[in-house]
Amino acid sequence: MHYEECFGCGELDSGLHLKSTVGEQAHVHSQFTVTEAHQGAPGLAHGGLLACAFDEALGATVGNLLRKPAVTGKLETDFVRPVPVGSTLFITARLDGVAGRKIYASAEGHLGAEDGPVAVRARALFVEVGFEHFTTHGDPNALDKFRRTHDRPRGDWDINP
Ligand SMILES: CCCCCCCC/C=C\CCCCCCCC(=O)SCCNC(=O)CCNC(=O)[C@H](O)C(C)(C)COP(=O)(O)OP(=O)(O)OC[C@H]1O[C@@H](n2cnc3c(N)ncnc32)[C@H](O)[C@@H]1OP(=O)(O)O
Repeated sequence: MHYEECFGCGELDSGLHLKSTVGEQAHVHSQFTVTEAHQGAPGLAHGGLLACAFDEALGATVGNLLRKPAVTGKLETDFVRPVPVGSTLFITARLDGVAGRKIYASAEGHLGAEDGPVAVRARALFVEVGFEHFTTHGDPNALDKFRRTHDRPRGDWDINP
């Protein structure tokens, strides 16, 4: 988890509660269980929420493997199979390349098991940013709270400059 109030990985009741772990060959594994709160059609996941889960899983891949702050510039998804309420998507993500500030990552979501059928594929471009991205555009009160609860710099992202 990178931020308690993150909709993707944080502790909010309404959030997706995605958990990510770094595995072998620098693959990052995340799981997303679809609940009734995530429906688009009766009994089926909303595509936008699936895209959100992939944004988070890919962001966690960039954050955990590169230890640099970056934001999503572009996110592309292929929905290849419906994802029913009650099912879990097993997402495997990887870094595909870095070119200057641009970071490319991709992932597949397998239905029901790590080796289940692929239901969603996603690719994203993240752009590395400085902490001023958050101080300039974010909410100062939320940033203060974040600073208080994360008082040590991690990697080269010094959150208390
Ligand atoms: C050490 C610490 C870390 C530890 C962490 C541990 C664990 C961490 C775990 C987890 C991490 C987080 C997980 C979060 C997951 C969710 C992430 C989100 O949802 S982020 C919110 C949504 N995204 C935005 O709000 C961005 C809004 N956009 C912007 O702010 C700007 O547009 C930005 C920063 C993306 C780019 O703006 P510019 O002015 O800085 O840079 P320019 O020059 O425009 O772009 C740089 C390069 O990128 C290309 N680029 C930018 N956007 C592009 C696009 N949409 N398509 C193609 N290329 C694009 C450009 O063409 C340029 O390429 P050329 O260098 O010229 O080759």
